[in-house]
Amino acid sequence: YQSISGGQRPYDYLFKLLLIGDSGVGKSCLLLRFTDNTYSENCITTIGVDFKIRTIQLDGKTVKLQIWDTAGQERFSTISSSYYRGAHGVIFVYDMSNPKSYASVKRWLKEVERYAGDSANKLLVGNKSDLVSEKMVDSVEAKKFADSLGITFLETSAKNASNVEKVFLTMATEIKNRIRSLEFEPRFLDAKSSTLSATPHCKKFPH
Ligand SMILES: Nc1nc2c(ncn2[C@@H]2O[C@H](COP(=O)(O)OP(=O)(O)OP(=O)(O)O)[C@@H](O)[C@H]2O)c(=O)[nH]1
Repeated sequence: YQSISGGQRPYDYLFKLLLIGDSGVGKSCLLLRFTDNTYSENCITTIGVDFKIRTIQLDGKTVKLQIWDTAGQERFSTISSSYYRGAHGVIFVYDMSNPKSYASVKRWLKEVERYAGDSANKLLVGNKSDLVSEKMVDSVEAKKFADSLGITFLETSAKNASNVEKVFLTMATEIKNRIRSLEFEPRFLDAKSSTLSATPHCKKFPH
C-alpha cells in the first residue's frame, strides 16, 4: 500500500479526541500540558475550536492523537456541534473547586450523545486537584457517577501535571481495545475484507 507520506508509515492509528466542559475548568491547560508540557496561569479563553496533535506509542503501535479543545462557553455551542462528529473519544472535564461545572457534565453528556452518538469512548476528569483546600466536589460521588456510566474517572492537575498523561493514555488504550474487539466481530471482518475503508471507527493502516 501507499501511505500519504509516500511509503513511510506515519502512524498505525489516528484517534480524534474531544475535550468538553464548562468554560474555565482547564481544558486548554490540560491540552497544553499533554502536548507541549507547559502550563500558564493565564491561558486565554478558547475562541471556537482548536486542535493539537501528539503521537504516542502504545503496545508497539504508533498512535496519533488529534485532540480538539472546544470552547466551553454557551455562545460557541453551535460552532462546536459539528466537531463532535467522528470523535473516537470524549473527555468530560469539570473543575473540582466548582460544583456548577460538575453539574454541567450531565448536560454535556446529553449534548455529546446527540451529536457524536454512543460509539465514542468517554472519560470523566476532575481537574485542579492541586487546589486541595478549595475542593468542593466529592471524589467518591464523582467516581460513583462515572461507574454508573461505565466510564473511567481520573482527578488531574494541569498545573502540577498530576495524572495528565494517564488521562490521554487511558483514553487511547480504551479506544484501541474497542476497535480491536470490533475487528474480531465476524460482521466487521466481512466488511473489512471487501474494502479497508469499511473500517468504521478509526483510520488504521494495514500491515
Ligand atoms: N490551580 C489550577 N488552576 C488551573 C488548572 N488548570 C487550569 N487552571 C486555571 O484555570 C483557568 C482556566 O483554564 P483554561 O484551560 O483556560 O480553561 P478552559 O476550560 O479551556 O476554558 P474555555 O477555553 O473558556 O472553555 C486558567 O486561569 C488556568 O490557569 C489546574 O490544574 N490547577
